[in-house]
Amino acid sequence: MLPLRQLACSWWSCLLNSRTPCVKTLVHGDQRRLFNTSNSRMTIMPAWVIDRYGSNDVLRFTKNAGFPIINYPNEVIVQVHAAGLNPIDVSMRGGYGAATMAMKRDPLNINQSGSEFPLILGRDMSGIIMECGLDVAPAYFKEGDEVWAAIPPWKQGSLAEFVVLSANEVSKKPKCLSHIEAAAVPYVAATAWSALVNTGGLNKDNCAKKRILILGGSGGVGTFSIQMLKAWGAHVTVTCSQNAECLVRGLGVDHVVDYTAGPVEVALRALEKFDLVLDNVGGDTESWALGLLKPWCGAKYVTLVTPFLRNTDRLGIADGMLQTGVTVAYKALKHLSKGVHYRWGMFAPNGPALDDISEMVDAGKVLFSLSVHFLS
Ligand SMILES: NC(=O)C1=CN([C@@H]2O[C@H](COP(=O)(O)OP(=O)(O)OC[C@H]3O[C@@H](n4cnc5c(N)ncnc54)[C@H](OP(=O)(O)O)[C@@H]3O)[C@@H](O)[C@H]2O)C=CC1
Repeated sequence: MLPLRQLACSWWSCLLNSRTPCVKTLVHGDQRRLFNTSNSRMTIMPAWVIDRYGSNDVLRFTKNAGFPIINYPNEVIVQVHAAGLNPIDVSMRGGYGAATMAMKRDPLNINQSGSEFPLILGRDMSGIIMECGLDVAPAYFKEGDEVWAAIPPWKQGSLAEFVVLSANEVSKKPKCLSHIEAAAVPYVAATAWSALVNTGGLNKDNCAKKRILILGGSGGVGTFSIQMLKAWGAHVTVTCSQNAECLVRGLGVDHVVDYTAGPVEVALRALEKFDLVLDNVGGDTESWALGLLKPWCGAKYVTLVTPFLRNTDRLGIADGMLQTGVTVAYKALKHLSKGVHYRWGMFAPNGPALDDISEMVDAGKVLFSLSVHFLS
């Protein structure tokens, strides 16, 4: 059971024929009749937006958010049926990552600061494709397909009636999940995939008998990672609080260490060494976790808790990236000299990875439970 700590919410039905559009040239045949092509009418939709960074009181519901537009022929517009929230949404509401996201949205810095507002949060989405750009082959996606996606944090999010995404960020939703269930998964799944597969070099063919340690195994990323690794045949050890032991054991974990019971590093040092450590906790873990790896065997420490976005927020893009580069290079070299690899893991949008995950879900290899909160 996967207690993905996200909020899933259902959305209102759409009234497409009240929208307008410069999308006329990019929509396929019949789709054109769904859109009002008169430029004299505003293109609006309901959404939760923020107009400045701050606490919860900056959230504002509006029926007049800008309707998303297909700007590139490989994009699709999706009608959101359910959206999920992650800890990063709460951080972004307070301005976390604003400098880097601004650069991703506007690399040439043409717009003034603050041009990201009104900003729509929400990284997880499950919904139905309403419109495809001209380069989106019907073999991949067509109108009416049920899809899920993790929305990159530099794009407008899913707390809205519609969202525009690149087709390679979108994937067909698992058939066995409802939209609400599906909206709890993509961001943590894509993050786990990025950390374990892209950064950690693991895959379904090389995991058998590998010893993996997950620090912070009971959260969203941790519980998804456990199930992926167990499906691929790895031996998985996790740290979590005693309360969560039952949960992670139910997901198939081989060994559990309760971090509330005493110095966790002492208990972990008594175990056989690991091929990979995934760190979802951060803090002082770096000072001891790399010592748990098998030296000179290509073993890797991958941490998801990095100072990258905080550096750019604090120092600006140029100095922040320089500081980040120096920090990661120094740590990588320092640990390489001891025979282990030090890496930073980052969320990356990845439709093809979600395709594989969708298959695992439909095959019953990944299970879910979630609490659902409806927003009126
Ligand atoms: N770099 C990137 O792109 C991304 C980074 N992240 C980061 O990854 C981390 C995990 O994210 P996510 O799974 O969504 O977060 P969650 O809040 O869902 O889970 C965090 C878990 O950590 C556990 N925990 C807290 N302290 C400790 C500790 N000292 N030792 C062991 N476990 C501990 C808690 O478990 P318990 O209840 O058992 O105490 C909790 O379940 C976060 O730090 C997040 O910021 C996430 C996404 C993308």
